[in-house]
Amino acid sequence: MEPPAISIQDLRIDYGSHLAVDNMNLDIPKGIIYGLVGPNGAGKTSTFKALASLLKPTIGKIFIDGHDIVTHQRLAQSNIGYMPDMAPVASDLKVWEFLDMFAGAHGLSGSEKSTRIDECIAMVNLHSEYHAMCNSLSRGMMQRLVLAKTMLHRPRLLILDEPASGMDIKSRVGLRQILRNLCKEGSTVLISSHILPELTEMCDMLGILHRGKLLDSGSVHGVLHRMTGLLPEIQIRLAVPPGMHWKEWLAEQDFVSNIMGQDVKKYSFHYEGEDDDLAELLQKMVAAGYLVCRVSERKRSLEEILLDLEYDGH
Ligand SMILES: Nc1ncnc2c1ncn2[C@@H]1O[C@H](COP(=O)(O)OP(=O)(O)OP(=O)(O)O)[C@@H](O)[C@H]1O
Repeated sequence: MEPPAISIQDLRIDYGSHLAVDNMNLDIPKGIIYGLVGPNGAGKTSTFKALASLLKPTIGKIFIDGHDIVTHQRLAQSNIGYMPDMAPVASDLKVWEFLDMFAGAHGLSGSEKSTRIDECIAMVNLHSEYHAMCNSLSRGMMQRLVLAKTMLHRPRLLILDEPASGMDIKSRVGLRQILRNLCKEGSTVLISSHILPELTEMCDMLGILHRGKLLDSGSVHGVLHRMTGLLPEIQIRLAVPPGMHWKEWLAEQDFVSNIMGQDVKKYSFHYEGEDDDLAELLQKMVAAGYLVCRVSERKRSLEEILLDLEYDGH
Protein backbone atom coordinates (compact mmCIF):
# COMPACT_ATOMS: atom_id res chain seq x y z
CA MET A 1 0.00 0.00 0.00
CA GLU A 2 1.23 3.52 -0.80
CA PRO A 3 2.46 5.36 2.32
CA PRO A 4 0.76 8.62 3.32
CA ALA A 5 2.48 11.89 2.37
CA ILE A 6 2.97 12.55 6.09
CA SER A 7 2.65 10.24 9.04
CA ILE A 8 3.04 11.74 12.50
CA GLN A 9 3.18 9.28 15.38
CA ASP A 10 2.98 10.18 19.07
CA LEU A 11 4.56 13.59 18.47
CA ARG A 12 5.39 15.63 21.53
CA ILE A 13 7.32 18.91 21.56
CA ASP A 14 8.44 20.67 24.72
CA TYR A 15 10.20 23.99 25.19
CA GLY A 16 11.72 23.50 28.63
CA SER A 17 8.75 23.00 30.92
CA HIS A 18 6.26 24.24 28.29
CA LEU A 19 4.38 21.52 26.42
CA ALA A 20 3.76 22.87 22.89
CA VAL A 21 2.56 19.74 21.04
CA ASP A 22 0.93 16.92 22.96
CA ASN A 23 0.78 13.36 21.63
CA MET A 24 -0.16 14.18 18.03
CA ASN A 25 -1.05 11.32 15.69
CA LEU A 26 -1.92 12.24 12.13
CA ASP A 27 -1.74 10.69 8.66
CA ILE A 28 -2.11 12.99 5.66
CA PRO A 29 -2.88 11.24 2.36
CA LYS A 30 -1.10 12.18 -0.84
CA GLY A 31 -2.47 14.66 -3.36
CA ILE A 32 -4.66 16.73 -1.03
CA ILE A 33 -4.61 20.12 0.66
CA TYR A 34 -4.66 19.62 4.42
CA GLY A 35 -5.30 22.64 6.63
CA LEU A 36 -4.15 22.84 10.22
CA VAL A 37 -6.15 25.47 12.03
CA GLY A 38 -5.71 26.71 15.55
CA PRO A 39 -5.47 29.93 17.53
CA ASN A 40 -2.16 31.67 18.23
CA GLY A 41 0.16 29.45 20.23
CA ALA A 42 -1.72 26.23 19.33
CA GLY A 43 1.48 24.52 18.17
CA LYS A 44 1.17 24.82 14.37
CA THR A 45 4.62 26.31 13.75
CA SER A 46 6.26 23.87 16.16
CA THR A 47 4.68 20.93 14.31
CA PHE A 48 5.76 22.32 10.93
CA LYS A 49 9.32 22.90 12.14
CA ALA A 50 9.48 19.31 13.35
CA LEU A 51 8.24 18.11 9.93
CA ALA A 52 10.93 20.19 8.22
CA SER A 53 13.59 18.72 10.59
CA LEU A 54 14.29 22.18 12.02
CA LEU A 55 13.24 21.17 15.51
CA LYS A 56 13.86 17.90 17.30
CA PRO A 57 10.71 16.55 18.95
CA THR A 58 10.84 15.40 22.55
CA ILE A 59 9.19 12.13 21.54
CA GLY A 60 7.59 10.75 18.41
CA LYS A 61 8.26 9.71 14.87
CA ILE A 62 7.62 11.47 11.59
CA PHE A 63 7.56 9.78 8.18
CA ILE A 64 7.53 11.74 4.92
CA ASP A 65 6.41 9.55 2.03
CA GLY A 66 7.25 6.55 4.20
CA HIS A 67 10.78 7.76 5.05
CA ASP A 68 11.68 8.30 8.69
CA ILE A 69 12.94 11.90 8.85
CA VAL A 70 15.61 10.96 11.38
CA THR A 71 17.07 7.83 9.78
CA HIS A 72 16.46 8.98 6.16
CA GLN A 73 16.65 12.74 6.60
CA ARG A 74 18.11 13.54 3.17
CA LEU A 75 15.54 11.47 1.29
CA ALA A 76 12.66 12.86 3.35
CA GLN A 77 13.89 16.47 3.02
CA SER A 78 14.38 16.35 -0.74
CA ASN A 79 10.62 15.94 -1.02
CA ILE A 80 9.75 18.95 1.17
CA GLY A 81 9.24 22.61 0.37
CA TYR A 82 8.87 24.49 3.66
CA MET A 83 7.65 28.07 3.78
CA PRO A 84 7.99 29.51 7.27
CA ASP A 85 5.73 32.07 8.82
CA MET A 86 7.25 35.53 8.19
CA ALA A 87 9.95 34.17 5.89
CA PRO A 88 12.76 36.69 5.42
CA VAL A 89 13.37 38.05 1.93
CA ALA A 90 16.74 39.51 0.95
CA SER A 91 15.88 43.19 0.52
CA ASP A 92 18.86 44.17 -1.62
CA LEU A 93 18.09 41.74 -4.45
CA LYS A 94 15.76 41.91 -7.40
CA VAL A 95 12.95 39.35 -7.54
CA TRP A 96 14.67 37.26 -10.22
CA GLU A 97 18.04 37.49 -8.41
CA PHE A 98 16.45 36.20 -5.21
CA LEU A 99 15.03 33.17 -7.03
CA ASP A 100 18.24 32.72 -9.02
CA MET A 101 20.23 32.46 -5.79
CA PHE A 102 18.01 29.67 -4.41
CA ALA A 103 17.69 27.87 -7.74
CA GLY A 104 21.49 27.72 -7.84
CA ALA A 105 21.52 26.37 -4.28
CA HIS A 106 19.17 23.60 -5.46
CA GLY A 107 21.70 22.63 -8.13
CA LEU A 108 19.90 24.15 -11.12
CA SER A 109 21.94 25.90 -13.80
CA GLY A 110 21.79 27.29 -17.33
CA SER A 111 18.53 27.19 -19.25
CA GLU A 112 17.02 24.65 -16.84
CA LYS A 113 17.46 27.22 -14.07
CA SER A 114 15.97 30.17 -15.96
CA THR A 115 13.04 28.06 -17.21
CA ARG A 116 12.22 26.91 -13.69
CA ILE A 117 12.46 30.47 -12.32
CA ASP A 118 10.08 31.65 -15.04
CA GLU A 119 7.67 28.79 -14.28
CA CYS A 120 7.63 29.57 -10.55
CA ILE A 121 7.20 33.30 -11.15
CA ALA A 122 4.30 32.51 -13.47
CA MET A 123 2.72 30.17 -10.91
CA VAL A 124 2.51 32.97 -8.34
CA ASN A 125 1.67 35.62 -10.92
CA LEU A 126 4.63 37.90 -10.29
CA HIS A 127 5.79 38.46 -13.89
CA SER A 128 5.39 42.19 -13.66
CA GLU A 129 7.69 42.32 -10.64
CA TYR A 130 10.48 40.28 -12.28
CA HIS A 131 12.95 43.20 -12.12
CA ALA A 132 11.52 44.83 -8.97
CA MET A 133 13.63 45.08 -5.82
CA CYS A 134 12.42 42.65 -3.15
CA ASN A 135 12.11 45.45 -0.60
CA SER A 136 9.62 47.27 -2.84
CA LEU A 137 7.09 44.39 -2.73
CA SER A 138 3.93 44.46 -0.64
CA ARG A 139 3.59 41.84 2.13
CA GLY A 140 1.26 39.76 -0.05
CA MET A 141 3.69 39.90 -2.98
CA MET A 142 6.55 38.90 -0.70
CA GLN A 143 4.51 35.91 0.45
CA ARG A 144 3.99 34.92 -3.18
CA LEU A 145 7.70 35.36 -3.91
CA VAL A 146 8.62 33.11 -0.99
CA LEU A 147 6.08 30.59 -2.25
CA ALA A 148 7.78 30.68 -5.68
CA LYS A 149 11.12 30.11 -3.96
CA THR A 150 9.64 27.18 -2.02
CA MET A 151 8.49 25.51 -5.25
CA LEU A 152 11.79 25.85 -7.14
CA HIS A 153 12.98 22.28 -6.51
CA ARG A 154 9.57 20.77 -7.37
CA PRO A 155 8.85 19.39 -3.90
CA ARG A 156 6.18 16.69 -3.68
CA LEU A 157 5.14 18.04 -0.29
CA LEU A 158 4.62 21.73 0.46
CA ILE A 159 4.46 22.82 4.09
CA LEU A 160 3.19 26.38 4.24
CA ASP A 161 2.96 28.20 7.56
CA GLU A 162 0.28 30.91 7.38
CA PRO A 163 0.96 31.65 3.68
CA ALA A 164 -2.21 33.70 3.25
CA SER A 165 -1.40 36.18 6.01
CA GLY A 166 -0.98 39.62 4.48
CA MET A 167 -2.64 38.61 1.22
CA ASP A 168 -5.67 40.44 -0.07
CA ILE A 169 -8.72 38.51 -1.27
CA LYS A 170 -7.52 38.42 -4.89
CA SER A 171 -4.14 37.00 -3.87
CA ARG A 172 -5.85 34.45 -1.62
CA VAL A 173 -8.03 33.24 -4.47
CA GLY A 174 -4.86 33.09 -6.57
CA LEU A 175 -3.12 31.08 -3.85
CA ARG A 176 -6.01 28.63 -3.73
CA GLN A 177 -5.72 28.15 -7.49
CA ILE A 178 -1.94 27.63 -7.31
CA LEU A 179 -2.30 25.01 -4.57
CA ARG A 180 -5.14 23.27 -6.42
CA ASN A 181 -2.99 23.04 -9.56
CA LEU A 182 -0.08 21.63 -7.54
CA CYS A 183 -2.37 18.95 -6.13
CA LYS A 184 -3.62 18.06 -9.60
CA GLU A 185 0.01 17.45 -10.52
CA GLY A 186 0.30 15.06 -7.59
CA SER A 187 1.77 17.27 -4.85
CA THR A 188 0.47 17.35 -1.30
CA VAL A 189 0.01 20.61 0.57
CA LEU A 190 -0.05 21.15 4.33
CA ILE A 191 -1.09 24.67 5.19
CA SER A 192 -1.81 26.45 8.46
CA SER A 193 -3.90 29.39 9.52
CA HIS A 194 -5.51 30.77 12.63
CA ILE A 195 -8.42 31.95 10.46
CA LEU A 196 -10.82 29.09 9.79
CA PRO A 197 -12.70 30.45 6.73
CA GLU A 198 -9.33 30.95 5.04
CA LEU A 199 -8.87 27.17 5.10
CA THR A 200 -12.38 25.75 4.72
CA GLU A 201 -12.62 26.87 1.10
CA MET A 202 -9.07 25.93 0.22
CA CYS A 203 -8.64 22.51 1.83
CA ASP A 204 -9.83 18.93 1.37
CA MET A 205 -9.13 17.96 4.98
CA LEU A 206 -8.84 19.91 8.21
CA GLY A 207 -7.20 19.40 11.57
CA ILE A 208 -8.11 21.46 14.62
CA LEU A 209 -5.17 22.13 16.90
CA HIS A 210 -5.68 23.70 20.29
CA ARG A 211 -3.07 24.08 23.01
CA GLY A 212 -0.93 21.41 21.40
CA LYS A 213 -3.72 18.87 21.07
CA LEU A 214 -5.22 17.77 17.78
CA LEU A 215 -8.91 17.98 18.70
CA ASP A 216 -10.22 16.61 15.41
CA SER A 217 -9.09 15.72 11.90
CA GLY A 218 -10.96 14.66 8.79
CA SER A 219 -12.84 16.00 5.78
CA VAL A 220 -13.67 19.71 6.01
CA HIS A 221 -17.36 18.92 6.11
CA GLY A 222 -16.94 16.20 8.75
CA VAL A 223 -14.80 18.33 11.08
CA LEU A 224 -17.08 21.35 10.81
CA HIS A 225 -20.10 19.17 11.43
CA ARG A 226 -18.58 17.43 14.46
CA MET A 227 -17.03 20.51 16.04
CA THR A 228 -19.98 22.83 15.59
CA GLY A 229 -22.34 19.96 16.40
CA LEU A 230 -20.70 19.80 19.80
CA LEU A 231 -22.83 21.14 22.59
CA PRO A 232 -25.55 22.94 20.69
CA GLU A 233 -26.92 25.91 22.52
CA ILE A 234 -30.59 25.81 23.50
CA GLN A 235 -32.33 29.15 23.84
CA ILE A 236 -35.60 29.35 25.75
CA ARG A 237 -38.03 32.11 26.53
CA LEU A 238 -40.31 31.86 29.57
CA ALA A 239 -43.76 33.43 29.70
CA VAL A 240 -43.03 34.93 33.12
CA PRO A 241 -39.76 35.52 35.01
CA PRO A 242 -38.83 32.18 36.59
CA GLY A 243 -37.91 33.29 40.10
CA MET A 244 -34.72 32.98 42.12
CA HIS A 245 -34.28 29.15 42.16
CA TRP A 246 -34.57 28.71 38.42
CA LYS A 247 -30.87 28.61 37.57
CA GLU A 248 -30.12 26.14 40.40
CA TRP A 249 -33.00 23.96 39.26
CA LEU A 250 -31.85 24.02 35.65
CA ALA A 251 -28.21 23.34 36.54
CA GLU A 252 -29.29 20.13 38.34
CA GLN A 253 -30.89 18.71 35.17
CA ASP A 254 -29.06 16.11 33.06
CA PHE A 255 -27.02 17.26 30.04
CA VAL A 256 -27.29 20.98 30.93
CA SER A 257 -24.27 23.26 31.32
CA ASN A 258 -23.15 26.85 30.87
CA ILE A 259 -26.48 28.55 31.68
CA MET A 260 -26.62 32.18 30.64
CA GLY A 261 -29.39 34.71 31.16
CA GLN A 262 -29.97 37.19 28.32
CA ASP A 263 -32.78 38.95 30.19
CA VAL A 264 -35.21 38.00 32.99
CA LYS A 265 -37.24 35.75 30.71
CA LYS A 266 -34.67 34.61 28.14
CA TYR A 267 -31.97 32.04 28.86
CA SER A 268 -29.53 29.88 26.95
CA PHE A 269 -27.61 26.75 27.94
CA HIS A 270 -25.44 24.10 26.35
CA TYR A 271 -27.18 20.77 25.96
CA GLU A 272 -25.53 17.41 25.39
CA GLY A 273 -28.62 15.18 25.36
CA GLU A 274 -30.63 13.79 22.46
CA ASP A 275 -33.94 15.21 21.20
CA ASP A 276 -36.09 12.95 23.41
CA ASP A 277 -34.02 13.97 26.49
CA LEU A 278 -34.73 17.59 25.64
CA ALA A 279 -38.44 16.88 25.20
CA GLU A 280 -38.42 15.32 28.68
CA LEU A 281 -36.60 18.32 30.13
CA LEU A 282 -39.15 20.72 28.64
CA GLN A 283 -41.96 18.65 30.12
CA LYS A 284 -40.25 18.76 33.52
CA MET A 285 -39.85 22.53 33.25
CA VAL A 286 -43.55 23.03 32.65
CA ALA A 287 -44.42 20.57 35.45
CA ALA A 288 -42.16 22.55 37.80
CA GLY A 289 -44.07 25.72 36.96
CA TYR A 290 -41.59 27.25 34.51
CA LEU A 291 -43.76 28.28 31.59
CA VAL A 292 -41.73 27.81 28.42
CA CYS A 293 -43.17 29.72 25.51
CA ARG A 294 -40.35 29.51 22.96
CA VAL A 295 -37.48 27.09 22.31
CA SER A 296 -34.76 27.30 19.66
CA GLU A 297 -31.41 25.70 18.99
CA ARG A 298 -28.32 27.50 17.82
CA LYS A 299 -25.17 25.73 16.70
CA ARG A 300 -22.12 27.75 17.50
CA SER A 301 -19.48 28.47 14.89
CA LEU A 302 -16.11 26.77 15.22
CA GLU A 303 -14.55 30.15 16.06
CA GLU A 304 -16.92 30.54 19.00
CA ILE A 305 -16.11 27.02 20.22
CA LEU A 306 -12.37 27.63 20.00
CA LEU A 307 -12.81 30.94 21.78
CA ASP A 308 -14.72 29.19 24.58
CA LEU A 309 -11.95 26.61 24.86
CA GLU A 310 -9.42 29.44 25.20
CA TYR A 311 -11.26 31.04 28.06
CA ASP A 312 -12.17 27.79 29.77
CA GLY A 313 -8.49 26.86 29.80
CA HIS A 314 -9.20 23.33 28.55
N1 LIG B 1 11.34 28.84 21.03
C1 LIG B 1 10.35 28.74 21.92
N2 LIG B 1 10.61 28.77 23.24
C2 LIG B 1 9.64 28.67 24.16
N3 LIG B 1 8.33 28.53 23.85
C3 LIG B 1 8.00 28.52 22.56
C4 LIG B 1 8.99 28.63 21.52
N4 LIG B 1 8.36 28.56 20.33
C5 LIG B 1 7.05 28.43 20.60
N5 LIG B 1 6.83 28.40 21.93
C6 LIG B 1 5.53 28.24 22.61
O1 LIG B 1 4.96 27.02 22.16
C7 LIG B 1 3.57 27.17 21.93
C8 LIG B 1 3.25 26.82 20.50
O2 LIG B 1 3.83 27.81 19.67
P1 LIG B 1 3.73 27.75 18.07
O3 LIG B 1 4.52 28.90 17.54
O4 LIG B 1 4.09 26.39 17.63
O5 LIG B 1 2.17 27.98 17.87
P2 LIG B 1 1.37 28.50 16.59
O6 LIG B 1 0.11 27.72 16.57
O7 LIG B 1 2.23 28.43 15.39
O8 LIG B 1 1.07 30.00 16.96
P3 LIG B 1 0.97 31.31 15.99
O9 LIG B 1 -0.30 31.18 15.22
O10 LIG B 1 0.92 32.42 16.99
O11 LIG B 1 2.20 31.33 15.15
C9 LIG B 1 3.23 28.61 22.30
O12 LIG B 1 2.75 28.61 23.63
C10 LIG B 1 4.55 29.33 22.20
O13 LIG B 1 4.60 30.42 23.10
